[in-house]
Amino acid sequence: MADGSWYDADIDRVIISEEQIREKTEELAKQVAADYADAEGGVLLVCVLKGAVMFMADFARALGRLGPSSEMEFMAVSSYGSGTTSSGVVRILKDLDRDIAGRHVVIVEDIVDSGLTLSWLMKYLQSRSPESVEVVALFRKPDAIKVPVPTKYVGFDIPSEFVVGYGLDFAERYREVPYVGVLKPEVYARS
Ligand SMILES: O=P(O)(O)OC[C@H]1O[C@H](OP(=O)(O)OP(=O)(O)O)[C@H](O)[C@@H]1O
Ligand code: HPA
Ligand SMILES: [Mg+2]
Repeated sequence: MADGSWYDADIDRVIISEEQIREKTEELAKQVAADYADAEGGVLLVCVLKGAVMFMADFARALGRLGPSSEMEFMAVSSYGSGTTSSGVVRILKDLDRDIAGRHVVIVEDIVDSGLTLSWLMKYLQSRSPESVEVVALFRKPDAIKVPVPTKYVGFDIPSEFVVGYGLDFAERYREVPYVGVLKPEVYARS
C-alpha cells in the first residue's frame, strides 16, 4: 500500500486496510445504535487515549448518523511506554472530567491485546456507578489475552503481532498511518 508517505519504507505489510476499517466501523455503529436506541440520556462514549483517537472520531460520527445521541469523555492511560509489551501497570495520565453515575457508558478502545488495560478500566469505571458499561474495540488479539475482558463489540480478531497505524503507535510514531500494518524488523533494531 505504498502511497509516497514517509512510513512506506518502514511497513512490512498491511493487516487491515482503510476500506476494511471504514466498513467495520459502520457495522459496529449499527450494532451499538440498535442496542442503545432507547437508552435514556443517550450514550457516554469514553475514548481511551491516545490509541483510540482515530477510531473514536470515526465511530462517533457513524453512531451519530444512526442515533442515539452521544457525549464524549476522554481518558488517557498508558501501559506500553516505548516498548512492544505491556508493563502490566496501567497509569492514568488523564482522568474523566465529570461524573458518569447513572449513564450508559461505552468505552471506545483501539485494541485488546493482553486485556490488562480494559480489565483495569472496566473496574475503574464500574466503581463510579454508571447505569451500564460496555466496550467497543476495533481490534483484538485472541491469542494474547492474559486477562479475560467482556468486550461486547469487536471489530477484527488479528494475529498476536505488534501492529501500528490508525492510532496505534510504536514509541509514539506511526499513529497517523491510515491502515493497520506490521513494521519491518529493522525498524525495531534501529530504535
Ligand atoms: O490489552 P493491553 O495489553 O492492555 O493493550 C491495549 C492498550 O495498549 C495500548 O495503549 P498504550 O498503553 O500503548 O497507550 P497509548 O494508547 O497512548 O499508545 C492500546 O491503545 C490499548 O489501550
Ligand atoms: O500491537 C500493538 N500495537 C501498538 N500498541 C499496542 N498496544 C497493545 N498492543 C499494541
Ligand atoms: Mg501505545
